[in-house]
Amino acid sequence: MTCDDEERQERASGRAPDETAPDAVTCRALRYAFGETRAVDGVDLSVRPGEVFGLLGPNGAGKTTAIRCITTLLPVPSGMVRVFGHDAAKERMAVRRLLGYVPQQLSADAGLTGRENVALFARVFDVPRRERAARVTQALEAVGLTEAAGRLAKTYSGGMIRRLELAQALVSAPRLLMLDEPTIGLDPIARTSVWEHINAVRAATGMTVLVTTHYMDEADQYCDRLALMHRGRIRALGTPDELRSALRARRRAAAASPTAPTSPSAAPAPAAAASCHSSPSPSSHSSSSSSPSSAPSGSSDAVPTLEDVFRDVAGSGLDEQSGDFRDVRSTRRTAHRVG
Ligand SMILES: Nc1ncnc2c1ncn2[C@@H]1O[C@H](COP(=O)(O)OP(=O)(O)OP(=O)(O)O)[C@@H](O)[C@H]1O
Repeated sequence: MTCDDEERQERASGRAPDETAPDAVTCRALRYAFGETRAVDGVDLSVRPGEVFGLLGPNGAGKTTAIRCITTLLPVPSGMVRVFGHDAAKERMAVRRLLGYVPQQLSADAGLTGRENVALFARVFDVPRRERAARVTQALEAVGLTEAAGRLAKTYSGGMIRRLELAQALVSAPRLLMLDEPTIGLDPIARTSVWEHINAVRAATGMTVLVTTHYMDEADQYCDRLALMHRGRIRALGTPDELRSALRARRRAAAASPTAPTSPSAAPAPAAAASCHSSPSPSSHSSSSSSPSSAPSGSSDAVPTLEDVFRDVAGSGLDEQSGDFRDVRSTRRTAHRVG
């Protein structure tokens, strides 16, 4: 079946998104395996409209595979994925029309100018011909590349290339922007710049952002809610503050009970994850990671970092299982090309 056939079938079936309260993204029991490797192993996830949602995890955790299922680039062999109420397995075209996607691998063409790159995406994403020029200009402006728009992309810095890819994804005015490691390989100033542009567009348009990252500090600073992923599963979910508070409470309980495990990483991951599944409110976190604490790190009174939370919920398998050679090589290749 061609995409056009599928689109016609979707229209004919009269399926409409749930108007009452569709989440931007819903995953239920999502599974995806590459042969014996269970890359995504039963993921439940809801991303609310308008929030910046971070999917965190080490190399090989399953973040990219989950993202690809949501974008419809991979099928949904088991479980359910919905984007604004549309079923990603059955309504691929409807889902794609709502999405902007910046993959981890670079997608800009070095031999084209910035403007040509964005114009190409405008054509690919079927932006109406009469609107194209204006939308390309707007997208370039939104990421601060107006002046550099006439230069070949191969003359751009790593940060400019990432912003160009952001413009490519924004030109179709997506309701959901999906970014896979958008700042990998960038220096701190370029990282901040990419995030500032994402936030500015989000504030202006109300779009939802789903981002994967390894960087805990970025997740803490820029994401409303986070899901910590490890070995294909979501191990904890909440606002950064909620995740920290839950760990602090677990540490206090452990300190108060002589039989409880004393080391956070010795705590059983499923129990820890369950206690992190609270009911967060978007945009409610404040950056308490920088809160002063006189207690020593790891004591029940210290304010935990997100990394502490991750180590707690992932358990002792984090270090030895944080990605095989293939995963690390792919990440390094991206970082090298951007940097
Ligand atoms: N095309 C593929 N063929 C075989 N195995 C794959 C393929 N893509 C991913 N995998 C495996 O699936 C698992 C999850 O990989 P995935 O790329 O989704 O993780 P990730 O969290 O996005 O990692 P990274 O941060 O390195 O991008 C890993 O064990 C990986 O080796």
